[in-house]
Parts: sequence; structure tokens; C-alpha cells
Amino acid sequence: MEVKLKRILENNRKYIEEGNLPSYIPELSNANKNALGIYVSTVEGEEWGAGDYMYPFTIQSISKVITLLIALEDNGMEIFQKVGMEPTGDAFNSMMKLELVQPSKPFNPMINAGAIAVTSMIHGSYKEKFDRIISFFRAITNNPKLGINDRVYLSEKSTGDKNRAMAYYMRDVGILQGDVEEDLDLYFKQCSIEVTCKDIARIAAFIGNKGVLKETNERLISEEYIKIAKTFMFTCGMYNASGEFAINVGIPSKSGVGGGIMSVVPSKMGIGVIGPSLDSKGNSIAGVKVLEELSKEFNLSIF
Ligand SMILES: NC(=O)CC[C@H](N)C(=O)O
Repeated sequence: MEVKLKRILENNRKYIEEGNLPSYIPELSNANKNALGIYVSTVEGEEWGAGDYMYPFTIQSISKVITLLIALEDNGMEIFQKVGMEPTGDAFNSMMKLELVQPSKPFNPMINAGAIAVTSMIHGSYKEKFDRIISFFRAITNNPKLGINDRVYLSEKSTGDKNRAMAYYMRDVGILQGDVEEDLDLYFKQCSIEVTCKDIARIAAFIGNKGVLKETNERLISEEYIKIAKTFMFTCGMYNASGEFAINVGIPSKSGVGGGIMSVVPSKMGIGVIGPSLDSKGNSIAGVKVLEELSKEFNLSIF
């Protein structure tokens, strides 16, 4: 298996040079553009890795799936009073559609506005919320050392004016009700959690295992909410490239501008890919190609 994974990485390494490191979060432009790695974790607990699978990167938008699960457990379907269920076809940080629907609400939980709103709905004080988020991450990755990359967090916090603008707008229309700066801070922190492919493959395996932690056999999230998260990953997880990705790869996936992609093969396995060089839509350019080849070779598409 490792040999096959390695071959797939090497076949797609050439795409790295066609992409770029993101610069709108300045610290992300210091990543190693040439890093490329993959890790697979099955629901039975078998694991394989190839390439730079221990390369650390910030989880960024992939975190939106995990905070959605926590918010669903806390509030149930109520969250959809404030956040919609539809793909946008726009960039992940677009504000365009925020005002389009009346009463105003972000289209889905995978775009920035929707994710900021979802995180604000997690129960607890500001401090309790973050403690719950990070503890949940540590449990589902089985990695007690997981923490924040402070440089990325501060870089994002000091340049995140578009997110700030959307958050203040959302308070104006009643989607956010608490302290906007605290809501934003939590969002910047969740995006700055530092992971490896191994961590995100394990999160994906937890989702693939329908919300049951394989180490303890404990159910942490109800199956109904796992289903919702997988559906959002499928329809909105790759930003405005979700449709094309669904055709070419066919597995519920979520990408982040740190270069990670987390993919779930339902009831079978979780896959984590890293490649910091991004395409124009903000997805790992070589990572998408790696998943395309992997999906074809192992017939992983859910259709
Ligand atoms: N697409 C992403 O990964 C975006 C997350 C990033 N933290 C942002 O808010 O812009």
C-alpha cells in the first residue's frame, strides 16, 4: 500500500509548480511549497502514509466540519435557522450572497461567514468553547499534543478584515448575538490548529466510522449529524470547485488554505492529503490530483 501511495504522489508532484502559496494570510506564504504527503486511516484502524505525511500545517477551513459537528450536538437542527444548506458557487470568503436572501443568512456552514456563525453557536463561555473545540480535536485525532500555531493565528487575526466585516454585518442582522471579537477570535483559533495528514485522516476515519471513536468504541456524535457533515463536505467542501471535484473524485472532502484536504470514504476510511501549493480557488493543486488518481485506482467514488 505504501508503495502505491508513493507512486501516486510522484505521478502528481508535477502539478505543484502550477499553483501558488496563499499570501492573504501572510504567515501561510512561509510554508514549504514542495511538501506533498498522504495518510490513510481505515475504520478498522489500519494506517499507511507516504511522502510528507508528518509535515505540520494549519487546518484552516477543514476545521469548519468539526465545529459544525459540535454545534449540531449542542443545538440540533436549530442552527439552520441562522445558516443555510445551499452551495454558493462563490469563493469561500465572498460576502456577495450574504445580503441576497432575506432574512439574511450565510448560505452554508463551509463558507467563512457560515462557519463563524456556527462556531458562535457552540455552547459555553469564550474560554469553555475553545477548550471544548480543542479537546474534541484531540479526542478524534487521538493526539493529545494538538495545539495552535501562534504565528498563523496572529497573522490571521491581524489581517482578517474581510472576516471581521462579515461578522459585524452578521451581528447587525441578528445572526451573531454575542461579542463579535470573541466569535472571530475563536474562528481564527480553530483555523490555526496545527495538524498533520495523519491527524486529518483520523478525523475523517472518525466521520467514516459514523461518529464512533474506534479506540474506545464511544459514540461522540450522533449518526444523523455525521450524515449532515458528510453531505456539506460533498456539496460545499471544496469551495466553488465542489461540483467538479464531486465528478472527478466523488468522495466527501473538505479543503483548507493551509493545503490540507480531508476525505471520507463512508464506512471505510479517512484520507488526509497535504500540498501547500494552491489552485486559483484555494484548493491544494497537487492534492486534488492525488485524490483523483487514488479514487480511480481504488474505485472510491460513492456513486
Ligand atoms: N478556505 C480557508 O481555509 C479559509 C480559512 C481562513 N482561515 C480564512 O478565514 O480565510
